Amino acid sequence: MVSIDVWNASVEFPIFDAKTRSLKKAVLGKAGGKISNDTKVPVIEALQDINISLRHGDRVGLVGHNGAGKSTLLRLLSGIYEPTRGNSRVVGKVAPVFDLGVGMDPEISGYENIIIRGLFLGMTRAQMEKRVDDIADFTELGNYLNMPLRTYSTGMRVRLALGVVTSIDPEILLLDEGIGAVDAAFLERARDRLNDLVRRSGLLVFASHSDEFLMELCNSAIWMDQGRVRMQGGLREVLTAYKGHDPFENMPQHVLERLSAVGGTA
Ligand SMILES: Nc1ncnc2c1ncn2[C@@H]1O[C@H](COP(=O)(O)OP(=O)(O)OP(=O)(O)O)[C@@H](O)[C@H]1O
Repeated sequence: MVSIDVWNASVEFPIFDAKTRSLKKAVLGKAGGKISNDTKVPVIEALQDINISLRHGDRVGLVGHNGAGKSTLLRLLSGIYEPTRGNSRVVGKVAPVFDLGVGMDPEISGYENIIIRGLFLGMTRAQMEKRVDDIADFTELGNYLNMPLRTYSTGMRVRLALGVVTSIDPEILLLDEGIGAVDAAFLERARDRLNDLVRRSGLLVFASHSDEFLMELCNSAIWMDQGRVRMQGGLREVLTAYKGHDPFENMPQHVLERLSAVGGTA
């Protein structure tokens, strides 16, 4: 059974080349984690005393302003960062989807990149070979799949990457906002695949600034504020506290209908 447990974990970044203050007036910072100047070298306290316990079936949205610590938390959960203090334990095969382009090689073909990217996300070569035709259909890239990736436009790369990502079977899926930044029309086509992907995964943690996306994919949320967990609970309740108003209030009717159809929290 998959699980994520984090006990009193902190992640800090010492900054060795920080410049001394040159602004005429001290600017009150709202975005970003706390910067501690107690030591000789300034330290960015990206995560402070995080306690989280997630289990199979949890679909958690991470919300919070810029620099609140969402991406750092995802990196901690994926094992990219070790906690500077405290502990974390993740049981299950993790697929980190932070940057759609990571793990792609510009010199090899689209087909080859499909396999390589799948391996990077924890699939086997045999599994990817079974799925390659389906992914190829979805991308609509035709003969371009035989060409090196460097000949692709940005949008073509995104199609390929999204095709692969939505074909995998992760136990724990860690998604960062970036995926919401792709071309809207294509995302519309990818929506069903993305929903299926989330349904197949045992546990989802998704950092996003998009209410609509969060409501579609998540059933609970964690509000990060200056590196700390400010609130944890049902998605609607947390979003309402974070935004200061109920995000469903102004949601157009067609969106509400779609959200209830996909089993979102509407
Ligand atoms: N590699 C790094 N080196 C130094 N500081 C970092 C590093 N990565 C993140 N930080 C700092 O950690 C804090 C949290 O950043 P993080 O990227 O986790 O925020 P976020 O909530 O994902 O923000 P956004 O919504 O803008 O993506 C910020 O203060 C940021 O400056």
